[in-house]
Amino acid sequence: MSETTTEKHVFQAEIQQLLELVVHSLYTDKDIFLRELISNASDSMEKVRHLEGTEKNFKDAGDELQITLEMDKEAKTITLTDRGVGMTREELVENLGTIAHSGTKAFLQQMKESGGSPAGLIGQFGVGFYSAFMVADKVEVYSRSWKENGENLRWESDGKTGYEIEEVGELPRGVKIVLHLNESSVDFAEEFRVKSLIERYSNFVGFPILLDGKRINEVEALWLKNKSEVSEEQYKAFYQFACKSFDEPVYRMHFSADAPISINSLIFVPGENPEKMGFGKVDGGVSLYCKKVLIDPEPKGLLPEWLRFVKGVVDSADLPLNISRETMQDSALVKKLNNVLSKRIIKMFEKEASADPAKYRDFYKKFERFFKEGIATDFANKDALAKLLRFETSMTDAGEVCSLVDYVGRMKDGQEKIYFLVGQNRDQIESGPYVEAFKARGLEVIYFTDAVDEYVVDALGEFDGKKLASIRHAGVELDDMEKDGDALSEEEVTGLCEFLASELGEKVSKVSGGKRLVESPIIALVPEDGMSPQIRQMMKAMDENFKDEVKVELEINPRHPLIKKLAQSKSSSPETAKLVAAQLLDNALISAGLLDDARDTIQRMNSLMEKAMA
Ligand SMILES: Nc1ncnc2c1ncn2[C@@H]1O[C@H](COP(=O)(O)OP(=O)(O)OP(=O)(O)O)[C@@H](O)[C@H]1O
Repeated sequence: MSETTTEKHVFQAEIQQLLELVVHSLYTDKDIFLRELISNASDSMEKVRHLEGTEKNFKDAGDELQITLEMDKEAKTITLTDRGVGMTREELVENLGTIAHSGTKAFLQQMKESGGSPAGLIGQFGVGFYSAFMVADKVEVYSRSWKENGENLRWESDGKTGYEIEEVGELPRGVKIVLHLNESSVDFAEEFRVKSLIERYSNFVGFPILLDGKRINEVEALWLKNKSEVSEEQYKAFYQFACKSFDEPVYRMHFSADAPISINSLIFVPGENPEKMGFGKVDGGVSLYCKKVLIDPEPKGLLPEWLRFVKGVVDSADLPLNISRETMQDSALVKKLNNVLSKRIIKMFEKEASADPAKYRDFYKKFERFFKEGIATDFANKDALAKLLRFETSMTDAGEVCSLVDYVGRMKDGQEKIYFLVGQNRDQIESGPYVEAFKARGLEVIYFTDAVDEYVVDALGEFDGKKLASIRHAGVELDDMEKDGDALSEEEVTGLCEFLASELGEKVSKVSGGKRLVESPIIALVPEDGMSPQIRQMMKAMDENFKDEVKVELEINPRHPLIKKLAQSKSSSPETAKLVAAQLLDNALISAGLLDDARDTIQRMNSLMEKAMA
């Protein structure tokens, strides 16, 4: 061994500034130091693997490639050793004393942008090697580079102004870091503490991590493996362990891509919807990794909000390890991930739905609200999501569902719109006067029966270039249809409409004779730009002073016996005719879900019954 000389160095000004912050700021998340040091060790051993393939003289490192951790409670130290490439003297100076590398630069940049108020920033930001000084008041780095004739070196610093480097006795290749824990961090010398940190942040690191001789990271990073190499059992175990789930996933997506961004992902769709089971809004269940190292267990913006029910792992080698949670959401990389992943997941649902429609229907029943939320909030995926909707229609059997794609495929020649009606359930919709005209013409009507459907249809607007049209609203033109049976003459119809319009006055905007009705005498149509009954109910529930003059258009059925009788009795017994006119309007409003106050209706019914029995 050559004569020991100690070189003293002063940290670059920025590093001093950074260390000052690391040590003195009120950080919340000291825990990350171990993640940072383990990732450095793992990166360094990845380099060894690479050298094995490229350097002729590099001898096979074999089983050596592992990270060991030892704790000494007495001495209050944690020692972390790796068998990576190590660092030469120049590299120690360059890497651990200057600000040449990306992580620290980005950190300082962020700090500037945050207007010099760094409290809180550090906890959210990986500051690489320097995070060691969050928990230690002295750090020693023993290092021997893989390069020929590498020196055996010891780097030491108290994280204040500078560091020293000296030569020491023979070392194995790699780096050994000794953290001398500061007073407030001595509990990190406890085995259980370190073990839980490894399990949380570094469970999937690709090299064995040994804690006092025992391997901690047992779970393989399945998402980086080839699908064909993973068994069903392994997937299940991973889902239950890594996603902390107890049920069976319904669907699974194991997806990798290199362009436009590196992605390795393993996504599971759970069997039950916790929001439906009364657990309130759940947090996102997909964690973000960079090369097996956890970046964020609940990354904001990685997936659209509506996909918060899926669970799993996304790993992108393109992400910087120390991306801050605050900037994450705005990061172009995360946006790209979001874009690619959400499209992929939707495609997966589409594929699964056509492969096994019954299974999808059961799944859909539990999770439909998420898709609907997506349609209303995720503009980019709106159209793709619309294909995932399922509903009953006038042409499906009760309990059977179909999709918009099915609907469009069945549209009649010349049909331009997609007809729908929102109601409470199939029976309620079918017992009303609206569907009959469409059924009679062979036009299919979608039955939307979920309370939020009104908003969904509103947000969707159209599908496949065809407008969605509510059959409760005026403005849906139907062809005339000649029907059997005597009808009132045009003149009689006009007379009756005038009578009704003057009787009902303010309450109606228009009365006309139509050919749409088959069984019912009268129908109330909401004006084309008018509020639907569901929205109106909602507004009323939210605001007790909400006032809305309901003015409907009435369409009468000139073939219906009641209408024909009314046309006669308006002159023969005007008293009764007036009562019947008012009652017809109320009946139409009840069918439309628009009658607010039934007191008059009941009184009138009583009078009519009295008359009927006279
Ligand atoms: N265990 C190690 N073995 C070999 N080199 C190391 C080790 N730890 C750190 N280094 C070197 O020191 C450099 C600085 O490490 P630091 O953790 O501060 O930032 P970084 O890992 O480069 O940042 P980023 O996260 O942006 O990649 C590393 O790039 C690496 O070259």
